[in-house]
Amino acid sequence: MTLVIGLTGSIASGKSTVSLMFDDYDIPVIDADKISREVVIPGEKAYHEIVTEFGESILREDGSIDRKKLGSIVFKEEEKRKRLNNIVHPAVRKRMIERRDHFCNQEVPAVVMDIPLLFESELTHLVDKTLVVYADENVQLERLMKRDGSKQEEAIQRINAQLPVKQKAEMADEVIDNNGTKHESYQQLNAILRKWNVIS
Ligand SMILES: CC(C)(COP(=O)(O)OP(=O)(O)OC[C@H]1O[C@@H](n2cnc3c(N)ncnc32)[C@H](O)[C@@H]1O)[C@@H](O)C(=O)NCCC(=O)NCCS
Ligand SMILES: Nc1ncnc2c1ncn2[C@@H]1O[C@H](COP(=O)(O)OP(=O)(O)OP(=O)(O)O)[C@@H](O)[C@H]1O
Repeated sequence: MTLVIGLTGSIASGKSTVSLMFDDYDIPVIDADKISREVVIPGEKAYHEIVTEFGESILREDGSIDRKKLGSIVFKEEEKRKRLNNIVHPAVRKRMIERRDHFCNQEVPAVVMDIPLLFESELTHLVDKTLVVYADENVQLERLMKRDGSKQEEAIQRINAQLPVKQKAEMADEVIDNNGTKHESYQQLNAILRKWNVIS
């Protein structure tokens, strides 16, 4: 039986950092952010729907979606974000389920579904266990601004577009406290995988 792990957190709490660690255990990771890029390339159904909804001003010269521009619209206004979610999420969900089932059919010991909005979109039924990567809000904000070179106001808008990570941690089966070093987070992951009998 394959254990399906739902990995989540809040923006810049450290999901991608932790998801890379699964590589050491040969545990495959299905990344919702990556898939959300695949489903909006020119020619895809969601691409056309986004252009119809938000207009051609969100396109780059080569016709692809300018993610920075679209992000600056949807993170400012909840209503617009909901409209984008309604276009993108069904396509992302479908591909994620297909990939999960592919790995389950191969009977790998575990597979990770890395889904930033696992709780907000009520997707916990897709996984067996939930794992939240937690960082205090000030740490999250600092790392987000440093990583994206964004201003404080913009970074706060993005953080506020999701449930507070503290709340997510309370709902999780297990939590990795990522306020410390990456090595400390790695050790916590190792202990959790042992507890879940994914590794011995
Ligand atoms: C708004 C978009 C164009 C911004 O693109 P950009 O390349 O700047 O960011 P990226 O996609 O890498 O997302 C970075 C992080 O932002 C957060 N985030 C992204 N979309 C959302 C959303 N709709 N609501 C809340 N948080 C979000 C997530 O924590 C994600 O990890 C893009 O995020 C998007 O298309 N979002 C809608 C699809 C979505 O919900 N994706 C997230 C999981 S499926
Ligand atoms: N324990 C840590 N110590 C120092 N820096 C860290 C640590 N964990 C993550 N970071 C850094 O913080 C930033 C955010 O981490 P990461 O990209 O993994 O977050 P995320 O949750 O995947 O974000 P997003 O929701 O945007 O995909 C990155 O620049 C990363 O290198």
